Amino acid sequence: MDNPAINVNSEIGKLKTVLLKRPGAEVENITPDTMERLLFDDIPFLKIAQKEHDYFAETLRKNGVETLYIDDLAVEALSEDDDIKEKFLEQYLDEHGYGSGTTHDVLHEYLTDLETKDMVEKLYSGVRRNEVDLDVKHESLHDLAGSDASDPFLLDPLPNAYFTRDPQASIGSGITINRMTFAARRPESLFTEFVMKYHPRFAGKVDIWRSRNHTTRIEGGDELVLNDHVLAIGVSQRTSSKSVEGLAKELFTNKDSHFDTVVAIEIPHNHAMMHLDTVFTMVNTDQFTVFPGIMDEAGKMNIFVLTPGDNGEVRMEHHTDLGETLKQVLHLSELDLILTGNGDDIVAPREQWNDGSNTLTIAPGEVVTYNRNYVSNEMLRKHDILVHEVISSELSRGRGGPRCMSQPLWREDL
Ligand SMILES: NC(=O)NCCC[C@H](N)C(=O)O
Repeated sequence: MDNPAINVNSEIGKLKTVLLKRPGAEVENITPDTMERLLFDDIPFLKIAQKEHDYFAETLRKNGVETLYIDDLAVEALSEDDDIKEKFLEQYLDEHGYGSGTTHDVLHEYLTDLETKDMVEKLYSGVRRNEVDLDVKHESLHDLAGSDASDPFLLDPLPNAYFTRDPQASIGSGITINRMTFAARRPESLFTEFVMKYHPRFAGKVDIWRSRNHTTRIEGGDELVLNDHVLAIGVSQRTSSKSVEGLAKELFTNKDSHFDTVVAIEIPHNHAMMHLDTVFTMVNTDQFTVFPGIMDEAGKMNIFVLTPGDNGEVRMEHHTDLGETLKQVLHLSELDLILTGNGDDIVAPREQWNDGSNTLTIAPGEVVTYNRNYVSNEMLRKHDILVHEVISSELSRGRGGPRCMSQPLWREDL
């Protein structure tokens, strides 16, 4: 691709541009009844969460990173043309089961009457049943019941949107726009799709390795770019082996891709470690953070190294040792695996729960982490990593850290 808008050939090259979402009213639309479905374990105090997020964004800017906000980009993309806004809204409603009928008409009218900025904000924060006038003639049972008449929301809030890592993933000069696992997050990647397709900064300047029109699931927290040839992808609660294989095939055969190795790493399928980046991140050319709980007692795990085979097929090799596999695919003689919470039986799971392994690397050997994970941070420093700590009481309640909250769009090549 000539003149690409995205350039991410590693996890560690100097970060130049990143995509964020400041937590908004959507976070205040979580209730104890909806918490689990909305993938939260608690309800963050929004005002403090916003302060913390602003501090995070400021830390990045102070270190020379351009911060873009997905909701601003979406407003700009949808404002390019009335037809684009209309197409987006129709698709958004259709994906929520309101393809036609009274509820569709009422929501459509309510949302199109808003300024584009307000409409985008409203879609993130959710639309309550009692906000719109549904007291009109109903045409079908679905109109009457909606998705569930006891649900106060016609359109659910998107409180996970501040974890911009997951709806898409930058890889080389392109991106995967992800079909996400749970309904609570699926609409998030529709914003990405429209930004990539219609925003002048991105339109025609991004390779789409995989669109969101799939039945198999994948999320960006599982997609790590180890170097300009090698990816690590988690096989996890959120990313299926089929998606990994499909993406590997695409990257191995697409002429614009220079990736020829995918390391598929199987991790436990649970909420504490829903993505690979909650248990494993790259912090330097030969240094990684790792949560020991992903390995069995003998230190082994299930790893498959995928490389191009014959006739567009994928060759697969089974490995069980993470360190040895990384050395082999990255051509390293030594490797430094830094254990979350120093590998302690209590500290490691506690700090992993609060994303102690979820470092955002902003340059080789330089990371942003949550201040609450002080044991893991100390370990990083002992291993000569420069650590910028950010405040983290409320943001961490969403079960994601600095890597989860950021989608790099440009990194300097190494
Ligand atoms: N990459 C990440 O690990 N993102 C964290 C996502 C947390 C969010 N509450 C979720 O369950 O999807």
